[in-house]
Amino acid sequence: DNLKRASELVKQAAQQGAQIVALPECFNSPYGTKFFSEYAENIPGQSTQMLSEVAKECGIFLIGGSIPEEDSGKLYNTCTVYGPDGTLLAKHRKIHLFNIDVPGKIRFQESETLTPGDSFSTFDTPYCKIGVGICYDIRFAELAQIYTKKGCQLLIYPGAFNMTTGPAHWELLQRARALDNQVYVATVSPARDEKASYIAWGHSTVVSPWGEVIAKAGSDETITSADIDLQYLADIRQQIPIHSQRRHDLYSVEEKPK
Ligand SMILES: NC(=O)CCC(=O)C(=O)O
Repeated sequence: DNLKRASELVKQAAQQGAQIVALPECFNSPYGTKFFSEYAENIPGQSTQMLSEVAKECGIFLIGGSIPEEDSGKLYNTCTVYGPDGTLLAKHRKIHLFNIDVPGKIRFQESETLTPGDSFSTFDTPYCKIGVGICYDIRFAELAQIYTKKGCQLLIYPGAFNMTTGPAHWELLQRARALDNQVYVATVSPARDEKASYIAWGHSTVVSPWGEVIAKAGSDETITSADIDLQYLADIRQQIPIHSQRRHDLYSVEEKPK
């Protein structure tokens, strides 16, 4: 049912003119450690096959949210990205697992069942280079900095914040990553389901390099879109030239060879 729904919405977004489309975190599964093994798939598998086919049919870049992935007896929270010809361009396994404990509010330990990924995920499009993270990955400023250093101008985070951290941090983190790096940031959340064991905050958002929210969904299922204006990004970088003003003699954020 989810696959059918997701594929129909991707097609609608493409019909509305979208050239880059993204789905939410865990779009084929309820979000919860007790569900991941039941819903996990190999890649390629049923869900990712659908993503590849719909990307090709619509001739779009498709960031396939994420799915619980099974590989060699381990489970990952994985985002696959497909190009307009349906080929796999990137596979991002969530690097930072969502392990938090806010007393009386929320305790969640992804590491009870998931293994973290250990690689960066970027891909090229005719428009710009794009970096991918999954949800909790957005809290780590270093990842966004490394993607920006690699030349990404748009960062996309499928994510499912919750009713505690969502109102407090969801938009703030996106604006912070966008402003710090002078990039566009887009997040894609599942709609809110009050009956779910984990209630997602919703509010998929797009933030400009100036730090403004330029598109924001509510908590219900919808398609949200925005134009990514690379001239605007270049203008901001020229006007406030933090990229050339960094004190590389005093500090650095670097990718480590694996
Ligand atoms: N799915 C997630 O990683 C949730 C992250 C989250 O809610 C947070 O506060 O961080």
